[in-house]
Amino acid sequence: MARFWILSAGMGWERQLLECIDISSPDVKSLALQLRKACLETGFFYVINHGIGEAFMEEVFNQTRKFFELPLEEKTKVLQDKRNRGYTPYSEEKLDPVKQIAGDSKEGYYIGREIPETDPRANEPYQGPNQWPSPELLPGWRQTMEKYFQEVENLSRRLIKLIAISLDLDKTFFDKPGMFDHPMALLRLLHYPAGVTNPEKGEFGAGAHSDYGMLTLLATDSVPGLQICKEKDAKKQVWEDVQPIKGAFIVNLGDMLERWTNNLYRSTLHRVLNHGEERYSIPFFMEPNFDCIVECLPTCCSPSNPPKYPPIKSGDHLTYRYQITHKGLDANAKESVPQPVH
Ligand SMILES: O=C(O)CCC(=O)C(=O)O
Ligand SMILES: [Fe+2]
Repeated sequence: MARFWILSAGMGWERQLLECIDISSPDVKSLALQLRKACLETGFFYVINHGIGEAFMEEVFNQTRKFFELPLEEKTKVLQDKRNRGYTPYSEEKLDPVKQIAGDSKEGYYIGREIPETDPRANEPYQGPNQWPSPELLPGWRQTMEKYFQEVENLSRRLIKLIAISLDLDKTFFDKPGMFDHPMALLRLLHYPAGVTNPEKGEFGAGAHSDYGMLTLLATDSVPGLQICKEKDAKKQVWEDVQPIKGAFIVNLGDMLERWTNNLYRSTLHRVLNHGEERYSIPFFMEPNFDCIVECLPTCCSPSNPPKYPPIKSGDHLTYRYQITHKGLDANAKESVPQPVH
C-alpha cells in the first residue's frame, strides 16, 4: 500500500504525509523498495498489519495511564536510575537544549531488557534489572509491559532485516554477533499533560531532535502532536503534522543508521507540541550493542562517495546524547521533582 487520503484534525481531506508499509505482504522485494523510498525521503513511515493486536495495545495504553495516575510519591519510588530505567518527571529531559527555555512538558518511564542481577551482563552499561512499580498498586503491569517489550522487539528485528535487504545487504547482515545480540533496547512510556505549549516561547512537549540509534517504533493514542521537519538545515524550518493512524506504528530512523548509511537514509528532526489535550505515546528505541562499532556500510560508499564519518562506538554515542538531554541520569536524586508546566 502506498499513500492515501486521510481526514485531518481540521476535518479536511489531506494527502497522507508518509509511506504506509503493510508488513504482512509476502512480496519482500517490493516491501524493501517501498521502505527504501521512505528511508531516502523522510526516514519516517507507518507500519500496519504488524501482528500486535489492537486489544493488547489498548491494554498497554491503559496500564500506562494507570502508572501516570499514581501519586507523585509512588512514581518517585521508581525514579530513573543510572541504568536509565524508571520514572522521569516533568521537565527532566530537554531534547533541544539550544532552543528550549524549560525541559520537555512530559513525564516518562523507561523499561529496558530485563537482565537479572545474577547475570554477568547486568554489569554492562544500560543493562540489568528494571525498576517495577509495586504489583499491589498495579497488578499485571509488569507482565503487560514485558510481553509488549518482547513483541515490539520482534517487530523491530523484522524491520531491521527489511532495512538490510533495502540496502542490498544480506538480510542477516545485522544479525552478526556484536551488532544486535545484546541491543540497548528501551521502551519508553510518555505522558504529555493537557496544557498548551508555545514553540515561539521555547515551550515544547518534546523539543526538536533526531533519535539516536537504529530505529524507533512509536505507538500513539489518537491525539495529534508529533511534527517532522524534513529539511533540518533549511533557513526557515517547516514543520508538518504526523497524524496518528489507529493500529499503525510510526517508525523512524535514528542517527546511527544515518551514519551507517553515509547519510543515504534520513534521521529526521521531529518534535511534539501539546495542544490542550492529554496525550500518551510509547516509543520503543532499538539501538545496537554498547560495543558495536558503527561505520559506513559496504553498499553505501564508493571511491567517489567515501565515508563521511569516522567509526564510532554505539554506546559512546548514546551516552553522549543522554548526558546532554537527561539531567536526572547521573543525579539519581529523589529530591526536587518538578510539576507539570501548563
Ligand atoms: O511522543 C511522540 O510522539 C514522540 C516522542 C519522541 O520523539 C521521542 O521520545 O524520541
Ligand atoms: Fe524522538
